[in-house]
Amino acid sequence: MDLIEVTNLRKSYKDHVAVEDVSFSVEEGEIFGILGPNGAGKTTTVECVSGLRRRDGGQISVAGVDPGRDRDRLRRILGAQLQSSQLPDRIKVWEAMDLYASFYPDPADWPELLDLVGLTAKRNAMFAKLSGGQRQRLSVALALVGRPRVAVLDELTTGLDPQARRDVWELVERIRADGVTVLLVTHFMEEAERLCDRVALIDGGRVAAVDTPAGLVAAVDDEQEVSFRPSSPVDEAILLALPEVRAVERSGARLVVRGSGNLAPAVTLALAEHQIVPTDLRIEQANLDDAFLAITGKKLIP
Ligand SMILES: Nc1ncnc2c1ncn2[C@@H]1O[C@H](COP(=O)(O)OP(=O)(O)OP(=O)(O)O)[C@@H](O)[C@H]1O
Repeated sequence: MDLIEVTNLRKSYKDHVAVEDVSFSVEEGEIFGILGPNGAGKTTTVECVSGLRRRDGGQISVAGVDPGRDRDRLRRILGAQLQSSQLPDRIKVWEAMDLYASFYPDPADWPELLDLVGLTAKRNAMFAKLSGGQRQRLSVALALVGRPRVAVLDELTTGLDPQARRDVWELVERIRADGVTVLLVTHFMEEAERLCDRVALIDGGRVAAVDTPAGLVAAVDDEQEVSFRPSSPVDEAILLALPEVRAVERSGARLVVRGSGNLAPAVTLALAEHQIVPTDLRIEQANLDDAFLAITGKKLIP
């Protein structure tokens, strides 16, 4: 069932068109990503979905509610963690949770939420004293305090170090495991690949493509490259006989095999049949960055 439906969304700021024509739908239980470069219109789109901006045209439905018409009902369905959300420096973690909980008739048990985001030990800390990752995790907890069916998370991991980023990714997966549908804005292809069931690629205020991360990549280019150092000499003919293999080249002590489909398993299996071990095996295949470039002609991060 589609929980969110966006159809021909349009939004301008004075004479600047930020969102020209955006349509997508999100199924209940999905992590749906909106991926695109800076200025593509991602934030404007989710702010319209979250009822924080008035659209100029098109339709939006979140569980049957129009965010432009009925913000009170929307608040009970959708929780938003948005780029701009800032708290006063001196507010304590527990005070922020308690305050947000007071906005809802039937809030979540906020100490439990603090536990979920790993901030129980920081409950008495002031907002200003939290690290970037802790602030992000707090903002996610605040978005969940109203027990929403949909969580909107915008540029959640921008500015975080790799470990903090992975912690936040795990948190998003836990939220989904609890049954919350997640609409996630990002300009990191790695984040979209790791987390999202489906992704809308947005460029210049328009949707360039919607598919699973694997589907987007496969539609662009199935070319893969496997390279390794063989434990003993390889007769190239045994590799060239595989339907997955297109070419075999030597590069010093390494063999470079190009092809498509299940290339890596096919190559390693054929080598094993000849008692050859591929050491220092490297696999390169197209990713969402390549897909974005092929579809829009632009790089995701210039
Ligand atoms: N409040 C505003 N007033 C005027 N122009 C705006 C406003 N907010 C955004 N814009 C412009 O609208 C376009 C789309 O912005 P938006 O923030 O939606 O993009 P984005 O894809 O989320 O980018 P980013 O990742 O940089 O936030 C940009 O050109 C931006 O400069």
